Amino acid sequence: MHELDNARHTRLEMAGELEAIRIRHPLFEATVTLQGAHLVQFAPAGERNWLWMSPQARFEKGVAIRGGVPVCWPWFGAPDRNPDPVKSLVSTDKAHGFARTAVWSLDSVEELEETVSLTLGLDATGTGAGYPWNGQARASLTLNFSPEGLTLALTTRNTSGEPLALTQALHTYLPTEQLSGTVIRGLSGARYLDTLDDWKPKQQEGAVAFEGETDRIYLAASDMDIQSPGDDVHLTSGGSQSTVVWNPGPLKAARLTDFPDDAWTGMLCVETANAADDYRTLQPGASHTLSVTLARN
Ligand SMILES: O=P(O)(O)OC[C@H]1O[C@@H](O)[C@H](O)[C@@H](O)[C@@H]1O
Repeated sequence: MHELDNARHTRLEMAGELEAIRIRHPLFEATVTLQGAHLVQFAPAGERNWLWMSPQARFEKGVAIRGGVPVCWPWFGAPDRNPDPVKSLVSTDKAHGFARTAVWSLDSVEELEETVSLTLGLDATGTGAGYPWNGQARASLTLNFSPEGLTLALTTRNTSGEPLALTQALHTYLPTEQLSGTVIRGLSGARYLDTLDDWKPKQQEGAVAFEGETDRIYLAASDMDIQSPGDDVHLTSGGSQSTVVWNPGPLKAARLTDFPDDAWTGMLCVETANAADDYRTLQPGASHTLSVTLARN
């Protein structure tokens, strides 16, 4: 029996070239593409999408979708900026791993009165599977939706006989009506690597505000409030001690794929991560779960 046979609110539909799981629950809607296990939309009834999506995002085979929540796995960022045990498994210079353009399987759908949960899986068994990576692991992403918000939980199980080193992120794009009036509260006092200033370690004083291009790896992952005019989102992470805060600013925006030149003033990324010193090593058979929950304050 197929996972969707008994579903009342959940269907498989096409989004451009991609198969997508579309949930139309009376209390909320959500859309997840099988390519990338990529959440592109979540909206409680009567609300707009909680996630920022680029108007130029492409739903094409093999192309990373600009917006939503890309799953960066089994490495985060540029391979040569990763800790040695992670870098040594990677045989490409592409950033953010291969999971965001790989086709995941739909493993389960559970519909309850007020919630819908999906689990998608990706078996990555190294060079044999055609991935530019010499590890062996299984990724499993559970997405839980309710009228109050959503939780994404990404579990990695080391299916090899060797220890496995991993960096990763749930790369959440959020909309804002006005970036200059947006702050992130909860990171005051945290150390961060400023990738735009030669990766120098710095310390956050007060709330994080945006004045242009920002690209930082905070070595902390507290509960956060992302406050912008007319909006206040609460973000809770699990299994994480690092958070990436990113906005491309005007110059990088002009270079970015599938991103309008002026769109940087209307979005920000707060990425729940295991990055830099927060990389994880899994012993054979061991698992680790990275999770993020978004809720309205
Ligand atoms: O263009 P990509 O591969 O989706 O990456 C977007 C951004 O992702 C962020 O996580 C990085 O910190 C940035 O440096 C990067 O530009």
